[in-house]
Formats: sequence, C-alpha cells, structure tokens
Amino acid sequence: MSNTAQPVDVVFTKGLPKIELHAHLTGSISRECLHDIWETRKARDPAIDLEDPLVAIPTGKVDYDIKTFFPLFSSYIYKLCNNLPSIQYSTKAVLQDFQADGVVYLELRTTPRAMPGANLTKDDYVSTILDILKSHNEQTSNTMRAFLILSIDRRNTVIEAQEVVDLAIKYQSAGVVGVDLCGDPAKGDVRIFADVFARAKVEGLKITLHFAETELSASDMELSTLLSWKPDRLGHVIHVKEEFQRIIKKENIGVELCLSCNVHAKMITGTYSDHHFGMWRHGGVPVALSTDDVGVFCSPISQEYFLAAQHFSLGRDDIKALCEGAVESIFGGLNEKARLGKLYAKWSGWSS
Ligand SMILES: CNc1ncnc2c1ncn2[C@@H]1O[C@H](COP(=O)(O)O)[C@@H](O)[C@H]1O
Repeated sequence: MSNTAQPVDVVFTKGLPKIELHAHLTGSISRECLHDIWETRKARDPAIDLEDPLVAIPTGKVDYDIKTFFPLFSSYIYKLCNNLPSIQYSTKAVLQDFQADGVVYLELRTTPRAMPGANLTKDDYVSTILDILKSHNEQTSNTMRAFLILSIDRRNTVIEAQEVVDLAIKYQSAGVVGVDLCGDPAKGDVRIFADVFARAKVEGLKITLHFAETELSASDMELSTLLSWKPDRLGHVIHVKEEFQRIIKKENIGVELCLSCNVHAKMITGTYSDHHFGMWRHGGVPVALSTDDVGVFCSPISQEYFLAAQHFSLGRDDIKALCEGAVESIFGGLNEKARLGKLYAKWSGWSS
C-alpha cells in the first residue's frame, strides 16, 4: 500500500513529529495543572481569594469568544500564576504536554510579566522560563527542542514594548528567537510600535505578528502598517483581503493557523471546513498548524493535524509537505532546520 493510501488517523497524527510555532505559554497551561497550582497555594494559604480553576474554567468548556477570552487571563490565570513556583511548575508542565503529544520543535511565546507581590521583575520572569527551557533541551531523552518568543501586548506603551525588546536582545543567546505582537485585537494602535519592531529586526530577532484576527484589527491602515515592518511570520491571518494576501505570498511570509481556536472563539464564520487553512494551504507560503491556547481550547496539535486532514481530505503525503513547509519558517536557525529536515526524511511512520 502506498503511504498516500493509508489513512491519517489519530494514531498517525500523534506519532507524527510535529512543529508548534504559535503557542502562548499562559494559554497553554492545562486546567489540571492550574488546579494543582491552586491546591498547593490553598494548602499554604487557605484565605487565598481565588476559585478552583476547575470551577472558574470548567472542564470541557471551550466556547470562549474574543470578548470572554482575554479576561480569563487578566482576571484569573495571572492572579493564580503570580509567583516563582507557579511559573516554574506551569512552564515545566506545558513543555511536558507538548513533548508527550509528539512535538519535536516548539516556539513558545510569552508576555514578560512583573510580579511585584512576589518581588519578581520582568527580567526574572523571562530568565526563569529560559532556565526551564534550557534544562528541558539539555535532557537527552527529550526529543523536543524549545525556544522562546517574547510578546508585546497591543495595550503596552512604547516604553513597555521597548523593554520587551531589551529582554529579547539580552536573552537572544539563551534561546529567545523572536518578538511577537499579541493581545486583545480591539485594543491599541499598532502604529506606535514601528520603531520597536524595527529595532528588534536590526538586532537579528525574528518577528511574528497577530494579523487580521478580527475585523476590528484588519483595517487597511493596520494591515499595511504591520506588513511594512517586514514580519517573518503572521498569526491567524483571517480577515485579509486579496491585496494583502498577494503581498504575503510575494514575500513568502509564513502563516500560523489555529483551527480550533478560530472555530471555538467564533473568529471565523462557519466551522472547520470553512477555515481559511483551505485557502492558505494552496498559497505557496509555509503554513504551520498551531494550537494558540491549548489550555483554553483543549485541542492538542496532534488533534489539529487530524482535524485538518479530516476536513480538507489530506493524505499522509499532504501532511508531509505541510510539515516540511513549516520547517522553512522556524526561527530556531539552520541547525534546527537541518535536524528537522533529517527527522522528516528518516521518519518511518509515513508508511507504517
Ligand atoms: C485568540 N488568540 C489570541 N490573540 C491575541 N493574543 C492572544 C491570543 N491568545 C493569547 N494571547 C495573548 O497571550 C496572553 C497569554 O499568554 P502569556 O501570558 O503571554 O504567556 C494573553 O493575555 C494574550 O495577551
């Protein structure tokens, strides 16, 4: 039987060596992990005024839309994960979850956060996470290599955004590979960040931007501004008219597509089969299927590949082409590209 004829089932997508390029650290923490953190904190301080995560974010609930999604972080998860042990514990758990799902290359992204109550600066936050990534990468039994992207939130001031770039530059040799623009698409004016991203680029950092997530953040002004920064990749790319699609294709900018997130959060009209993955997969640019926030939307990357295969009739050869295409757009450098290239060439699961 040729490998094209064999089905793309969940056993195949779980075993498939996967690349994850769009995963927000705090949004990737599972509910079980949040619950463990809450239990530990409650045992130490019974007066702590926070609901059990399994009540605040009930198991099985994934229908967070763009209005209810962002407050989950500001009004709950950031209050729970606001000390050193919770950051260390949750980062380790997130890495373990991706590794267990068959991810071989991960770019995790996070917004540097100071925690004055725990006497932690943004620098402490970033270096703590990098230490966890380093020990994960150094463990030879781990087949996944993890890198960090630092996010600028759309609500940041220019000074705050420059601080993010300062940290990205400082920790470039320790595993920071790029800078992201994220946050509530209804907020902020992206034009203020032009110099910030220009500096990141001059310093050799890669750039990825949340792009046209909602109609509100898809004005001609916003999209032409973002494209003028010469990003290396774009996330979501939902409300993109042809004029901008053409630029993305001409400049071969990689796209990070998050099927379940976009369906559950009703960021697209319709369902999986209506997702713009159907268009971008023929667009000639690298496409990286990604989870966005697996802790919230509960669809691991193995499931995202399965859903894409199911709804767009992908065979194993299509999946191979997709994975090999995504390698092109990673930020981790030539050694990582070579490692992944070899891994896909040698993987025996294509035809087993
Ligand atoms: C719908 N998809 C999305 N669009 C835009 N921003 C998003 C996002 N999902 C997550 N974030 C951003 O990532 C933060 C959580 O992770 P970190 O604390 O940074 O690790 C959120 O507060 C939000 O700013």
